[in-house]
Amino acid sequence: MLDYQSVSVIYGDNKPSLSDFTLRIQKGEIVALVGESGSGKTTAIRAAMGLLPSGGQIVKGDIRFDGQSLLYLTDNEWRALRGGSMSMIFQDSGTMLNPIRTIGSQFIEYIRTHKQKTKKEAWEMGWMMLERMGLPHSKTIMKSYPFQLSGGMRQRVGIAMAMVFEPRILLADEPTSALDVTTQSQIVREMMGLREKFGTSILLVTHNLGVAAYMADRILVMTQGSIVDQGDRQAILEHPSADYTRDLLESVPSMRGKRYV
Ligand SMILES: Nc1ncnc2c1ncn2[C@@H]1O[C@H](COP(=O)(O)OP(=O)(O)OP(=O)(O)O)[C@@H](O)[C@H]1O
Repeated sequence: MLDYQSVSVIYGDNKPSLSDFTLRIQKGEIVALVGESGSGKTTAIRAAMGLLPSGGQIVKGDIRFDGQSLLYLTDNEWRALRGGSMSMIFQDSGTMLNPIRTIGSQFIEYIRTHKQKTKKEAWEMGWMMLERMGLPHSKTIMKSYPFQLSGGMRQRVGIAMAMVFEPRILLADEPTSALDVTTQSQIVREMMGLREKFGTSILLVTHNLGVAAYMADRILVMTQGSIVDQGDRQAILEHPSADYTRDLLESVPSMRGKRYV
């Protein structure tokens, strides 16, 4: 489905921030990218969405979605893809909401910029998506302003917006790290539910090895722009092959020899 083929990205004249990054994600698969700050995780996600900041460019390799290269898409093709088959959520998706407009009006606008829907149809799609995300009183939420919701609820609204067109892949950049642990675990469960309900593949960037271990079928460990270790949850947690992964695991607290991730 999403296929990174030996992708390298540089910013300006610096050395590559992503080097020979290769990853193929299958339908319904959840893959986590973990690693230290600055190791290239966000760069990998942004490269696939065509959203590298200015100065950043793919200098080598290819990224394909269903066999089609993403490197040469027109603006219109990007708009269709981002609002359709591929979607993205950020750490602060909730804070991107406009504070002086209701959730409903923003949801309607978002839907109507991507699909030809009447306002009424878009309203229906919006509140139903909130409902499917397990948000209680979804019609009241549609009429609320962002400041009337908790941080966790705003983030879930952001996820609901990202999911409204039932994307086949969701790229999630630290979706839970700004939240308290209880809300974090709710959102983690909801994201797992997306895979159950919609068969969504998820590429997840996280600092939290616990979240990665809980959610991911496969974990990739990155340092300095390169993948240094990868495997399924058990392989990474129980038989890490890279020194760096061992260091990362050492930093997780353990009790009576058992590590709680
Ligand atoms: N806009 C930019 N301009 C210049 N360099 C950048 C830019 N964005 C990222 N970089 C560089 O690219 C490298 C990888 O950054 P990236 O944000 O992808 O890492 P990360 O693993 O996602 O880090 P974090 O966990 O802190 O978000 C870093 O060395 C960073 O300095």
